[in-house]
This record gives sequence, C-alpha cells and structure tokens, in this order.
Amino acid sequence: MSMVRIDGVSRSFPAQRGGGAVKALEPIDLSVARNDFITILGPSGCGKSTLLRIVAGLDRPTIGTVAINGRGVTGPGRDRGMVFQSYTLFPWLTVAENVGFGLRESGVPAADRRATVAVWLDRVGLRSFADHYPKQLSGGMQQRTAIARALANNPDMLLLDEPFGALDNQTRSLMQELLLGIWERERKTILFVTHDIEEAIFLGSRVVVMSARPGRIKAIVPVDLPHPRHYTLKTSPEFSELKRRLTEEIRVEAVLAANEH
Ligand SMILES: Nc1ncnc2c1ncn2[C@@H]1O[C@H](COP(=O)(O)OP(=O)(O)OP(=O)(O)O)[C@@H](O)[C@H]1O
Repeated sequence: MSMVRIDGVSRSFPAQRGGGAVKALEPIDLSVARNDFITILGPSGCGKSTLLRIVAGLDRPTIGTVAINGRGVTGPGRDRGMVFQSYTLFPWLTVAENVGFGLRESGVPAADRRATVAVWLDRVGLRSFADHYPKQLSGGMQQRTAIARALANNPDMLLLDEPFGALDNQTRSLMQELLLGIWERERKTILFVTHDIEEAIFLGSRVVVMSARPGRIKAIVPVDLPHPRHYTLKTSPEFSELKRRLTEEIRVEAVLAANEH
C-alpha cells in the first residue's frame, strides 16, 4: 500500500504586479510506498520545491489532494521532517538544543531528550560539537545538525529540498553516504529534491524526472542498484548508463527552461 498519494496536484501562483499568473505545477499524480527513497530531479524553476512544500503542508495545491497514510494533508505534522538547502538552524541555540528542539516542543522529558540527542549527535559525528553554536560550524556540520534535528523526532518521512546544494563536492559525497546509511538502517520514507543527476541516482530507489515549468512528471526511472551503496558505485557501468539516460531526459528540459527565461 502506498504511504503518500499525490492526486492531481497542481499549483498556480496569482499574478504579481507587472506579471501574469505563474503556473508552477501541472496536475501531478505520484504514489510513494513506505521505505521508498524518491529523488525528484528537474531543471531550475520546474516546481520541485513547490511540490515538496505541498507534501510538507507548507503550501496548498490549487487543485488536487495529498494524503499520507490515507489522511489528507492540511498542514505540517510531526510525521514529516524537513531539511532545506539553506541552513535553517536556530542561531541562538546550541547544536544539542537545535537537535532536541522538536522533542522539547512535544514535551519529551529532559533525560529522554538528552539520550535521544546524544544518539543522533553520535550518528552524524557531532558529539564533540554539542555545545557549539551554528555559526561556529562549517556548512557540512550545520547540515548534519539539520538532518539530526529532523530525525530526532522520529518522523516516518523525510522531505529534503536540495539539502546538500551549498556544500563542496567532497562534503556532499560524505553527506550522501551518511543519509543513505541512515535510510538503510532506519527505513524511512524519503522525498529528496535535487538538480544533480549523480546525486539523484546514487540516493534514489526511483528518480522522478520533472519537465520544465509548468512542472509535470516526465519519467519515473527505477534505480536497481544494490544496497548498501558505496561511492565507488558512481563509476560502475550500470551507474553510467542511468546517468546517460537521465542526462538526455534533463537536457531537453533544461534547454526548454533556458529558452523561456
Ligand atoms: N510563493 C510564490 N509566489 C509566486 N511564484 C512562486 C512562488 N513560489 C514559487 N513560485 C514560482 O513557481 C515556479 C516553481 O518554483 P519552485 O521553487 O517550486 O521551482 P524549483 O524547481 O524548486 O526551482 P529551483 O531548482 O531553482 O529551486 C517558479 O517559477 C517560481 O518563481
């Protein structure tokens, strides 16, 4: 049974001064099974973030519905953890306080909170930075904190919007392996937005390719690469073949998107 059902979801933004209405998404249908790792790949401005925000309950579709475990999404919920590209940590809280924030909000007693925070700080390799403030951390460390903060609440789903977009290549690779390791161990359901083809293949069980704006689903490409995945997979023939295929799909869309701007 699917965990998330996206049924005929479209989104238009009303006209702003000096412009027309923006149609961001054409009607989209997508079913996501429990434990799926879906990567959403598409050119800039195709509505990837809009779709993710709708699943998160941070935006509403103009038409259509999103249901999670059979219940319609009407707003954000603790069943969904979000991580964005820009570091959205609370600057006035330490790393440990950031990670424990959601637990505190839901009334988890201090001792349990401390234990859960310690587990997640260990998993993302930040135990010795527990008392640091975000501005004392590198970008990669801030993003690891954000991931730990999302996971500490034990959500069923993780919604990630280009979470590694601002990181250098090496850090990005390490973060991809970290996230895959967490997914392989915890069996979360993940929707991950990216415009990086290698990242989409390396992480995903299925890659959803979106068309240029207004976004619609152009193709869904299964990634039958075995787990656990190691970064050396990126140089395998199977990986190269998937990359070739997706590069072709995306290139057409990127040209369309560029001509429109
Ligand atoms: N709140 C808003 N008001 C008006 N237009 C918006 C709003 N949010 C998004 N849009 C428009 O909808 C379209 C899709 O935006 P969205 O951010 O979802 O694309 P994206 O695929 O995530 O792009 P990128 O990869 O560049 O982040 C864009 O043309 C954007 O300008």
